[in-house]
Amino acid sequence: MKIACIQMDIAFGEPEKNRDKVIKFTEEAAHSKADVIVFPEMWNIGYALDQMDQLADRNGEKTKQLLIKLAKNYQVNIIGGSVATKKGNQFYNTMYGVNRKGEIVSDYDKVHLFQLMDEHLYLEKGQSLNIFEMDNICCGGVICYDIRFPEWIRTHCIKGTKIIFVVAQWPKKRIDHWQLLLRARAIENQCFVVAVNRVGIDPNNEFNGHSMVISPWGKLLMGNETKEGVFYTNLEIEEVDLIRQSIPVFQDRRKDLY
Ligand SMILES: O=C(O)CCC(=O)C(=O)O
Repeated sequence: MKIACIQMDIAFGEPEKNRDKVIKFTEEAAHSKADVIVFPEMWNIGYALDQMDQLADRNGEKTKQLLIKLAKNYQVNIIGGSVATKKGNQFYNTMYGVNRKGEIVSDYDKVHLFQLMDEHLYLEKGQSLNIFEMDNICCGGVICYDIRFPEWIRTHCIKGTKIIFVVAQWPKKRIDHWQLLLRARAIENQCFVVAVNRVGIDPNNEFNGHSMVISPWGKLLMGNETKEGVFYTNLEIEEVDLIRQSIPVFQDRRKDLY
C-alpha cells in the first residue's frame, strides 16, 4: 500500500487558498500512484479559531464534496486531515476519510481538545471512535493531541485496527514528544502509524513537519522531512499479523486486572 503524506503549509484563515493546495497535492500524489493520500489537521483555516463563525465549513459540506470528487476522479483513498466544521451552532475539528469509490468511510470529531491552543474555548468534543475499512484493511484515525492518550489508540487496536492515521498541527517546540509518542503507539499496539504534520508558522506557533510512518516493529519508515512536500512510503500490511503472532501482547493483556 503506497502512502502519500502531504506535509503542507496552511494559510491562516484562508480556506480557498488551502483548498487549491489540497487539489494540487492530490493530483501530484495520484499521478505517483498513491493508494492513500493523507493531509494534516485543520487544513481549511489553520487555528484561526476566532474566525470560525465566518470560515468553518457548515456540516463539512464543502470538504466532503471536494474529497469525494478527488477520490472518485483519481480512484484513490483520502484521509482528509481535519477541518474546522460548524454543525448547528457548535464547532468541531473534524476528520473525513473517503475511499476510492468516493464513499465517506470516516467522519470523526476530535475527542481530546488541546487547551494550550484554546480548543476547549471554541470547540465541542467528539464522542466516538473512528474505525473504518480502506482497501479491506481495518484502519483508525485520530487527531493530534489524541496520541497523548494511549488508551484511546489501544481501544481502536483491540477492535482490530492495523493502521492508525494521525493528522496534526504539532508545534516544533514539542516535536521530540511527537516522535516518541508516535513510536510508542506503534510498538505497543503492533500497528502501522501514519502521522502527518504541517509546516510553516501561524500567529502562535512554528511547525516543522517530521511527518512519520512507523512500522508495527517500531521502525521509522519515514520521518525526517521538514519542508513542504509529498512524501511516500510503502506499507507491507502482513507485518501486523506476523508481529502480533511473534509477541502476543493482545492475548497476554490482563483483562482480569485492568
Ligand atoms: O500535545 C501536543 O503537544 C500538541 C497537540 C496539538 O498541537 C493539537 O492537538 O493540536
